[in-house]
Amino acid sequence: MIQIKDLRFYYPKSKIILDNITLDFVPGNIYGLFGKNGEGKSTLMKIMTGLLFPKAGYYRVLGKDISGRNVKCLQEIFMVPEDFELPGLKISTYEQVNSPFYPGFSRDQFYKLIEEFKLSADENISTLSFGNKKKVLIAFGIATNTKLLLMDEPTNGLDIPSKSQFRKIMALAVDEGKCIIISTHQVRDLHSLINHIVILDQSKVVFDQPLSNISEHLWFGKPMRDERESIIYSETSFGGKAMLFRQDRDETEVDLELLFNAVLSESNKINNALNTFHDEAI
Ligand SMILES: Nc1ncnc2c1ncn2[C@@H]1O[C@H](COP(=O)(O)OP(=O)(O)OP(=O)(O)O)[C@@H](O)[C@H]1O
Repeated sequence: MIQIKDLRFYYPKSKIILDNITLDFVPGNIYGLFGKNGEGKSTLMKIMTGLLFPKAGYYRVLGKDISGRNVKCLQEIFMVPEDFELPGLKISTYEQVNSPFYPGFSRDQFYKLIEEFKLSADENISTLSFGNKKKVLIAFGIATNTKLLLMDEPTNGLDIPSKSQFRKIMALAVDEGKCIIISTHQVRDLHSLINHIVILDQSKVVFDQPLSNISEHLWFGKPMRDERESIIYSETSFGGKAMLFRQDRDETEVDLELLFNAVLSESNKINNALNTFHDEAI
């Protein structure tokens, strides 16, 4: 659905933001795009939606060069940005004005989501809090049913019940024909939602793995004394969390926070371990 090869990007007079980026985003998946502040996640999303153009490299979105602003292609892409302005319209008017741009838009789905988020179609968007405005945009984005849905910090501003509601809604939104990419620092909010992890660090992709490969081969928890040899990475804070080769143990839930910290400090070690397992499996 999105193929990126050797992509490079920098802003005018800036250092290189993205370098040598090679990624393949496939339909039927929810990707988690992670990285420290300023690593270029939003920039990469803007490139994928055709809002910015790379300086070098090959990239295709839905098989097309998106810099051509092809309408058929743009109507299959929706992005919920981190910061946004919405017009001072009633929610229903906003839907009527914007939905015609998206052929797959479902009014039923939109109003169901608005109801689920405890909003009313008659409310004026300008009077809503930031979190509630974000819910309008999330509901609209899901209801567009575009093949590609990008979300930059979607849970930022959502209250605690809305975050778990968001997870449920997103899990229902994905199907074999759609690709969803979510960038966030709130990794816990994506718990049990994403099935592929991409991590950017120092302008590069340092990690790109399906969750199934991670949970199959790595174990997350507190190790026993005799397991020290299997530890790939550990953190002494919060009771000593560690990541181990899984071997004969039962599967554990992937600790995204621990994995993220581990990749930033030991990316080669972790990638080598996972790739060795992956290659052996093939
Ligand atoms: N319009 C711009 N002009 C120049 N530099 C920019 C512009 N927008 C972003 N940058 C710089 O590009 C780099 C990447 O920014 P970007 O917003 O893509 O990072 P991010 O990973 O999304 O960060 P965060 O996690 O803080 O949201 C940063 O160093 C930022 O200062």
